Amino acid sequence: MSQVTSHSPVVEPKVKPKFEAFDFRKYQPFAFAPNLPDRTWPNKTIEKAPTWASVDLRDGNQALIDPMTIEQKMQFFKLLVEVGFKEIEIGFPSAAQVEFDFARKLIEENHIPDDVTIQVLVQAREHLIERTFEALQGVRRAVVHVYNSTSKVQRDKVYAKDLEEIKEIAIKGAKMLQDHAAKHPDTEWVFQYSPESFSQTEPDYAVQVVNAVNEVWKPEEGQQVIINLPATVESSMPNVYADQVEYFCRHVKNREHIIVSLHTHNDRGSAVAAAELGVLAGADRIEGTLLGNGERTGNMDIMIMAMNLYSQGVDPELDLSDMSRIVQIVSECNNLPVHPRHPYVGELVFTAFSGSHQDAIKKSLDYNEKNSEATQNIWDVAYLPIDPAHIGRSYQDVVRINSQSGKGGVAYILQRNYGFNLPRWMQIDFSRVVQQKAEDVARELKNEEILEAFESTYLQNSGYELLDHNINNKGGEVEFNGQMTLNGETIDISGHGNGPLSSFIDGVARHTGKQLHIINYSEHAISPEFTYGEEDEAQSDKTNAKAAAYIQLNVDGEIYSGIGTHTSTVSAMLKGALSALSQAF
Ligand SMILES: CC(=O)SCCNC(=O)CCNC(=O)[C@H](O)C(C)(C)COP(=O)(O)OP(=O)(O)OC[C@H]1O[C@@H](n2cnc3c(N)ncnc32)[C@H](O)[C@@H]1OP(=O)(O)O
Ligand SMILES: CC(C)C(=O)C(=O)O
Repeated sequence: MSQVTSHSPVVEPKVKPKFEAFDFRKYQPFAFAPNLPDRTWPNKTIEKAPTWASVDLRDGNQALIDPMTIEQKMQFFKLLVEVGFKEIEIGFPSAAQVEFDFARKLIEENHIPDDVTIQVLVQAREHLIERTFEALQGVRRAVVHVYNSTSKVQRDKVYAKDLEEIKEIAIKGAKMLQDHAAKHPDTEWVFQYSPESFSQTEPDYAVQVVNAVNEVWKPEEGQQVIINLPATVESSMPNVYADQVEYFCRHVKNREHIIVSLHTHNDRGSAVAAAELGVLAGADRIEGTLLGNGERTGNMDIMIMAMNLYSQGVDPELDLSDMSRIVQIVSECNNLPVHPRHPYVGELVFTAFSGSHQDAIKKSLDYNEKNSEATQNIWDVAYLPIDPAHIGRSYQDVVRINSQSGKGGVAYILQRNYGFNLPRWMQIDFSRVVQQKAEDVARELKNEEILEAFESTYLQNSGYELLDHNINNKGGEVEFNGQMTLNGETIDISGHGNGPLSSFIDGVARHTGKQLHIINYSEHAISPEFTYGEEDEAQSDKTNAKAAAYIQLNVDGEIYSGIGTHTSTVSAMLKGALSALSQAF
């Protein structure tokens, strides 16, 4: 009889539940953590991608309401190959005809690239193993993955077998694989064993069972062996799982001759974390699915783990650059939607609505653009863990505007989409307009609505037009003479100043008797890539870039801001002044 460390700390809770109906006393603390005070994994980092094995077509498929058809499996298989998987669990051939037929199709129609190995799962039962090898006839190389559950709950309640009897199931399964493989010597066979529910198994017992399996397979004599350690139902914190993995790696015999693989589920929401810590703890290989489909809350999501590596400067050795296509195929084959907040891939994960986030994103991006040499184009942007462009996402997604947004976000939209680079004081002015509009409509504002608000506030100065003008510079003193409409009325103005703008403003002040001062002025060329706006005037030259001029005026103690655009900087400036005046008068 095996000697196994007891793991049943029945704890008597001393306190009554706060809410009688929600009685936590029905649960017990996790009981299968090894005693590993000298654990080494916390001091390690992941510097290399593990070997990835996709189980989409098996664990993912077995959890679907409607399992995939052969056509869907084929489409998914091709995607997995394109993405770069070299090990793909294609199904459970003894479970259903479609599973068997899919294996045959892949093999007979030569769909398996030379550098890709297919894997199949089977229970430790003779007739199922026989059928499995039938399905694999003629394959160049394959992983046959056999499993039986070793957990206490399954031993006691499902199998009603003791430790030795459960170990015996594993040993028999190992022998069956060996015997069947021997009948097909032309295939390169890799054997895989999973003590299913490893994480709910006493750690020393799991080691005993695996050692017994390996005594049959003899990896030290050249048989390729993968030992997979499933957290079939995630039931502890990921650090505890990492301890279990490190304990296993330290105690299993012939560690150097076996590949240690992990297969985590997401019942507590930490499948990726468990796999990552498990790699630190010594694992070589990771099983999971794209987008995390799988039993209950799903399998460990390989997209997330791979992108986590990518975002830390480690080559994930998978090509996830065409993310939207991957997501489309996976969600169509699984017939499952993708949550908009799904890490890396969700519709909203690169989008900031809140003002301070938008402001920080805009400033970081502007900084990087101006300092690309110093930053060596290394991605380091507040609130954006990766560059959305690297996975085919556009910068349009990054900032979206609602009532939680601020001036930085609104400025970002105008800059990225329409070429207006608003100075700070103008951002403040316009953000008030946008905030009011967002509150009025009580929803997100589309970019076109923001542009429309921008135009109607600053760029449509009906009734305020410069009809004719003449500017003379006499030794630094500028004289402005012209005719304009002011609130629909045609007036003549003439003024003096040290430039066209100040002389124009002086002329308006003289005519109207108002106190007029220029507070702020800024201008820039609008990049020709932006086709914003109407043609200014008949003579405007399309080849010339337009200028945008921003003006802030104090009119009798009140502040007004205006914008003008034109191919001539002076005309843009004067139009900007008219825009501010149109709000003042
Ligand atoms: C954690 C995982 O995801 S493991 C993979 C799970 N995936 C699947 O189960 C999908 C494919 N499986 C199937 O379609 C079916 O289970 C089949 C077709 C393979 C077998 O079906 P059935 O023969 O009707 O068996 P069923 O699954 O109902 O019952 C399981 C029997 O196998 C035994 N068994 C289950 N798993 C194993 C195993 N890994 N090794 C040995 N015996 C096992 C059970 O104890 C039970 O025995 P009993 O008949 O003496 O009570
Ligand atoms: C068979 C094993 C690997 C499994 O799917 C699980 O334990 O979740």
